[in-house]
Amino acid sequence: KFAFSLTENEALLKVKSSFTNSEALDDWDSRSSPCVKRWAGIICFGGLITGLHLSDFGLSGTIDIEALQQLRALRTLSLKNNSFSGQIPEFNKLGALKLLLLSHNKFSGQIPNDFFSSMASLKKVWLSNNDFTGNIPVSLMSLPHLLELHLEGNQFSGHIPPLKKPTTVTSLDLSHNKLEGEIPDSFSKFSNESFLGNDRLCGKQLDRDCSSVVAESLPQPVIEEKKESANSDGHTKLAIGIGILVVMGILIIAAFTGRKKDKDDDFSILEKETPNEMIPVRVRSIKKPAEGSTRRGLDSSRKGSSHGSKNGMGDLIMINDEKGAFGLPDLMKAAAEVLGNGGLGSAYKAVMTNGLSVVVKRMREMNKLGRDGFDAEMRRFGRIKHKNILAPLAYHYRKEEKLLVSEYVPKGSLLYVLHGDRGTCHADLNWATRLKIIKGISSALGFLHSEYATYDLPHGNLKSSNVLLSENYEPLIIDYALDPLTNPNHAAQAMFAYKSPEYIQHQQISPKSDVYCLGIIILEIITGKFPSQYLANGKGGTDVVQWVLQASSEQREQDLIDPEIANSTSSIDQMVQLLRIGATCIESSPVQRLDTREAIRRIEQILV
Ligand SMILES: Nc1ncnc2c1ncn2[C@@H]1O[C@H](COP(=O)(O)OP(=O)(O)OP(=O)(O)O)[C@@H](O)[C@H]1O
Repeated sequence: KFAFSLTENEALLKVKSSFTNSEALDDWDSRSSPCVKRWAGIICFGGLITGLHLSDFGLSGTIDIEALQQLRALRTLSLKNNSFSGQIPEFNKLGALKLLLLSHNKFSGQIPNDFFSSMASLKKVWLSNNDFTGNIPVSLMSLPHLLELHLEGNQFSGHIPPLKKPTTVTSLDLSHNKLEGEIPDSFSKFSNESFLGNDRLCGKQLDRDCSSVVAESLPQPVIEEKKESANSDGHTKLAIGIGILVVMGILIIAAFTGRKKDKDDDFSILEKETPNEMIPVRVRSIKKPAEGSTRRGLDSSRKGSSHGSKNGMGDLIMINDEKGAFGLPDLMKAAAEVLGNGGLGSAYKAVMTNGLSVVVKRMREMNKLGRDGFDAEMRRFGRIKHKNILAPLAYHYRKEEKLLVSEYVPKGSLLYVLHGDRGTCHADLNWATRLKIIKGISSALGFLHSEYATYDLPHGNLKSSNVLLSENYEPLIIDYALDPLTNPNHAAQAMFAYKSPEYIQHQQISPKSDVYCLGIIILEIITGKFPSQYLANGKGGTDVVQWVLQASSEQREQDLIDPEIANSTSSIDQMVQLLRIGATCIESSPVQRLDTREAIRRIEQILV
């Protein structure tokens, strides 16, 4: 028995060493036993390891399947919300698994058709929100005991294979893929929600007649018709509809090719050295993509550059045309590049032929308001005029697809400049610039708090990746006032204000939750540390809240100041004052926390 458990320890340590970011597994060590010491993420039953539940651990790297095979009693495996990438590992060698959860990673590529044939015990399979492509494996749909199947938010394409009949599946989500054709009969008990966001899927659940979808999927003749009779309203609408399909398709392809490129050069896992930790931060490199590399014209074959009609079916609607008007055809001809995949959606940079660079954000789960409500919120964005707020230029609305288009800001985000780049931009972040950035952010927040005074969360997602920096380091805040548009469960997962102590403890939010987010940014800027609060599981980075509270109670805030600005010795007192303001913004009780107006007043009093 001793020998057996020793082997299981070793196996787990081998699994751990196959991960590249395993700080969250620090308590896995050879001197203790996983079941007795209750190693993080290990589920035991009768002294045997039955489950590995490693959700939200910030893990990446490979997964040593051979070592996992040593865990004879292993039945449940969850790797949700990590950063694993590449082809699906050979989980099918773990034939006794009942539960396999891989959602919210970056797995990609096709899954072989017979992959699940050796996994007949599987009851729950969640592969959602990865980048899987190709057909849904036939062997997955024919699993004999399957109860839950979640594949949403991937790029699965082709026809849906039939489910085994009678089906045991009670929870199914195939939405937001690239599936096409008729939904097979065996899915008749599932409602439209299981299938939304697959533009070429048809059948009664979607109220979409299959014969019309076949016709729509033939773009060439329709484009010809459009040229011949551009005045025909019906044809124009149809062509626009197809244009949207093409753009969406290309954006999806761009997302896929771009993410492949991620691993090479668009993103890096920043490993910022602090005394005893490695911080996983996804940052965008400023590097320009090589000509003719994975950049692709969104559509070189289409002619014409008219921007969308204001009421055009599904076209772009301009909110602000100070930078010139454009429409989907212009985006279709643009060179596109993936910037990232945040909680609220994925972001792409597109350079249009007139030289204007924009960022297109495909928003996720934004159906809380219907069309009219959505339009009204967008019109409000159009009225925002503040030098530290970047208002979107245009949007596209369909039930299954929402795009927000904004001007591209070349310097990128505060997150990137502060933690990701040790080059010139970082060196520019001296004390005066940091103070200017904090003042700009707080002024923008004050503006939003009066403009959206009736909203619980006038911003809702204030964090350093949502603060862009202009050429002269004026902050420009983005991704604000989206809470009323976003499906509540998703908002709670994706927006930073929901990480505030009052939401975590009492599920309460208020404008003071934005003040908490402001406090975190102030501490981040003055300490130069990446806040662990930004990470899903809080593992990695620096717990700036604890660090500052501790130092404040001992009156040694000076120790917290980023050494890179501490050389401005004549301003140390001001830096400490600002840290104290930050500390009052992160008070765990909203009652004790400063309100927005008072926070701004105090920040404004700090002089360089
Ligand atoms: N208009 C823009 N100009 C330049 N960079 C931008 C622009 N909008 C977003 N970005 C950058 O693109 C990257 C991806 O943005 P995205 O919004 O998807 O990620 P996020 O901020 O991490 O997540 P989210 O805001 O959804 O919670 C971020 O680094 C962000 O700073």
